[in-house]
This record gives sequence, structure tokens and C-alpha cells, in this order.
Amino acid sequence: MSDARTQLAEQLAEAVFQALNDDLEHQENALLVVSGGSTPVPFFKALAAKPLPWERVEITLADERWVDDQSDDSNAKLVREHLLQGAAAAAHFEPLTSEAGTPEEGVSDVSERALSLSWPASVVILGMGGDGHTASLFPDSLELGLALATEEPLVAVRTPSQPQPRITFSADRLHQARRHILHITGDDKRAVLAKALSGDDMRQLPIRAFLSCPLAIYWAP
Ligand SMILES: O=C1O[C@H](COP(=O)(O)O)[C@@H](O)[C@H](O)[C@H]1O
Repeated sequence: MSDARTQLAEQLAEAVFQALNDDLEHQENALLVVSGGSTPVPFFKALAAKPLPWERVEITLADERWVDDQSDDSNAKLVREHLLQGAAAAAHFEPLTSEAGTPEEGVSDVSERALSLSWPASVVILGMGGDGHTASLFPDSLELGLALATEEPLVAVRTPSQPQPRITFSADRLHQARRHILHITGDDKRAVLAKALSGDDMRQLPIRAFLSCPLAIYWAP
């Protein structure tokens, strides 16, 4: 891990710590929506070390692969192993999977649980892939149009470029937050973001659905 990425993770953890603390001054619980993938691991570790009243913090994911929660592909496993550690284990974590065999069968149960969280979220932290996807809003998702337009909280998605079916919060639900942050690293993602900023077709680069939020960008080489 480069020094710049470690520093970025620390700065992001401090900003999220401040945001949750600020909101917890005037509400009982505060919701943090995090992304999976490889980028957030140092941020998760840095945030877990912060002195928050963790039992009042709710955490969920922007999206999930429909896999067993012990699978290395599970974003929930990533959160459990790197964020819900030490004092942060007291946070209420709401995963996005269920016992159902497919996301289409499970989406209504997961939605019911997700709707019981403290919306609007204090912070939604988005990641971005090299194809401009964010959460599981992929350019080639068969349900991309639905996920961009629906007022339902969650959508089951099938994506030809991805090995597993997934579930994702809809763009509408991810918009329901006090603060939006994009956490990305590397020159390739900087170039994708620059391309996204120079156009407006969300189906080509779904991250564009969040470029008018406003969106705080945390980037390091
Ligand atoms: O598939 C996913 O990828 C993106 C980006 O992941 P990264 O490994 O390039 O950081 C992530 O934001 C999303 O939550 C995840 O499901």
C-alpha cells in the first residue's frame, strides 16, 4: 500500500468519523453506507479505530454479490473482517443477502430490512470500477435502466460481464444521504472519472448518476 493511499484512507476515515459524530449529536442512530471491492480495506481499518459510539452506528453496503457470506467474493465478509473489529464490532451491520437462492427471490426481504435503517444516510461512500460502474450499477447490467429510475430501494441485477448475480441499492436510494463520497485510487480511475465528468450518459458510465450530488472525491495515485 502506497503512503498516499494510506494517507487518503486516514483522511477519509477522519471525515466519516466527524460526519457520524455530528449527526449523532441530534439523532439516536446514524447510517453509513459503504462499498465493497479492494479499495476500501485501509479505510475500513482506519475507521474501525475511531472512538465512535459504535452501538448507535448502522452500517450497510451499497451493493453485494449474491454469494455465501463466507465467500471471498462477499462484500459483507470484507466489512466483517476489516471494519467490524474491536469497538466497531458493536455497530449494527445490515447485510444485503438472505437465505433465498437468488437475488430476485430475496430482494423483498432484504428491502424490508434495509428500509428499517436510519435513512437518510449520514454518508454514502461509493467506489467505482474501470468501466464506470458504481455500487452494482454496471453499464451492461440488464436492469441498469430500472436501477437508475426506480424508487424501490434495492434491485436484483444480472450482468453479463460479472460472474455472480448481484443486488444493489437503486440510484434513488443511494441519493438519500446527507453526504456523498467517491473513494478511488490510481491513474486509470482518475481517467475514467475525467471521462465521466465530460459527458452525461449514465448508461455509458453509471457513476454519472452521482456527479451532481454534490460528491466529495477522495483520490490518490
Ligand atoms: O464490484 C465492485 O466493485 C466496485 C469497485 O471495486 P474496486 O475493487 O475497484 O475498489 C465497488 O465499489 C463495488 O461495491 C463492488 O461490489
